[in-house]
Amino acid sequence: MTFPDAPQATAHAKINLFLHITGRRDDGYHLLDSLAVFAGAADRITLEGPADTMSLTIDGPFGQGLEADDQNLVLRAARALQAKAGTAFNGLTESFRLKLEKNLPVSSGIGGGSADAAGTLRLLAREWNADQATLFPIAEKLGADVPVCIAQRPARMQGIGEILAPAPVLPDAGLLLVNPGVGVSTPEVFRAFAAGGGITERPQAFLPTRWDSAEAMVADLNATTNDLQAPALSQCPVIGTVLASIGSLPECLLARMSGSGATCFGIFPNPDSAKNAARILNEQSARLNWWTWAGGFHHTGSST
Ligand SMILES: C[C@](O)(CO)[C@H](O)COP(=O)(O)OP(=O)(O)OC[C@H]1O[C@@H](n2ccc(N)nc2=O)[C@H](O)[C@@H]1O
Ligand SMILES: Nc1ncnc2c1ncn2[C@@H]1O[C@H](COP(=O)(O)OP(=O)(O)OP(=O)(O)O)[C@@H](O)[C@H]1O
Repeated sequence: MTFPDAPQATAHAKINLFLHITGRRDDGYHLLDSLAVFAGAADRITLEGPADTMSLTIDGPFGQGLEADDQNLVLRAARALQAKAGTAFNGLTESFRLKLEKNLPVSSGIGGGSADAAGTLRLLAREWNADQATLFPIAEKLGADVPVCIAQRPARMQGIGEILAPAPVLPDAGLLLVNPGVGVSTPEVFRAFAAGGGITERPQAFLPTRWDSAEAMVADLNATTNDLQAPALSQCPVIGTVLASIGSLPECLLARMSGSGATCFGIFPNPDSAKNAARILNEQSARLNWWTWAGGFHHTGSST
């Protein structure tokens, strides 16, 4: 039972519309150039309490595959901010019962865990009157995708994910997400990328200040790739089936994998055409039990 006025945060799925690997640091992390956008599909985090200690319970359609243990990114984020808050803010750092409604597939290339960590940081920063700027150093330590998930707005990600620059203003395009129900290990995909020949030298992708239509956006995206798509596909061949299924749907303008996979996305002229495509795909793949979501972007404008 969640109290109606309990503080809540929605943690939206992060989609990489393109993902170029541009280098590799001595610590093994890869340097990226990527356009990160957010979908309406989201997890939800709720604070209840105060309580004696931080605790976590998980429900929702993808909750059963996830442990509510010390490694969970929700608890790791809460404890990291509490440790900082204990010294930096006014010392007011009461603990809470954290509740996670897990609606996003796990290890699926859409930054679900990263979004949950960022949502937890936003919630507790509000409770403890911490400035959002103090969240970024903590976010970077929690994971490469966590910084971009703090604002959950379109951003051009560089560095290992901590350098955020303004993205083009997005059109009112339709987005279809499809996950085949297979978890993919992000480190494994990066290793397969390095083993498969690694970095392709190329000029930096051109991005305008705005796209006025889905067609104009896809015309620019066609000059980009997701460099992790081929390595992920070699480890998880069903990704190829998902991409072909999306690409064959009416009005699909682009089919591509997000992040390190296995979730793939389709771009459509508008949200209604994406929802129509989802209905057709759900009928076609009913026996495969794929997860799908269709709608529009969560935000079309940057915050950076
Ligand atoms: C693929 C992306 O999702 C694109 O947004 C991110 O780069 C991955 O972000 P993430 O899942 O938060 O990644 P982390 O949990 O920080 O790192 C998992 C592992 O992925 C590899 N990794 C991750 C990010 C990065 N820029 N280079 C890497 O090589 C490293 O082996 C790392 O140990
Ligand atoms: N609250 C959480 N939700 C999802 N995964 C979590 C969570 N806490 C810890 N994890 C772990 O984090 C890893 C996945 O993190 P996340 O969901 O951010 O990556 P992803 O879905 O592979 O996205 P990407 O490939 O874009 O980084 C899994 O190994 C999972 O066990």
